Amino acid sequence: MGERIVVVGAALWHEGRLLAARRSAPADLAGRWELPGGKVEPGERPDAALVRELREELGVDAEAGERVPGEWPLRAPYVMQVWTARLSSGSPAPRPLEDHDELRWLTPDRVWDVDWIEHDVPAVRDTLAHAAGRP
Ligand SMILES: Nc1nc2c([nH]c(=O)n2[C@H]2C[C@H](O)[C@@H](COP(=O)(O)OP(=O)(O)OP(=O)(O)O)O2)c(=O)[nH]1
Repeated sequence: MGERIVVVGAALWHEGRLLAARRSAPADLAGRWELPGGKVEPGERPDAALVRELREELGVDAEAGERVPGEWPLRAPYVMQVWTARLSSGSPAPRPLEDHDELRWLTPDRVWDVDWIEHDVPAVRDTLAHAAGRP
């Protein structure tokens, strides 16, 4: 087995909406939508990486919830895991500070309005199904 690097994606929910972020780089992903997040660093817990990435990319204070079961291949050597997250009370609203040029809160019925990165489509589908099964 070669190297395998986990990318954590946030299913950041707020008032029944899921946050989608439009990438501004690299060129082949620019303009496409993703779950905000990033690479887990060596020795870092994935849920801690998620909170760190959301602070860096969006300027928010967030709490990781539970992992959405599954794992989705990205371009090798990356694989994506998704965790639910929510804004801590008193958190600033998310802003596209780095990597993104637009953010959108999507109700579940509008989730497919944005042009997700291909690799994200199964992850987003499973994330919605997971959320639908929650109270
Ligand atoms: N964060 C994130 N990355 C994704 C998604 N889908 C997808 O193919 N990717 C790819 C893009 C990148 O090649 C890689 C993650 O890179 P990143 O740029 O978000 O991670 P990072 O902030 O830790 O990166 P870096 O700038 O520190 O190198 O995974 C997704 O939904 N979220």
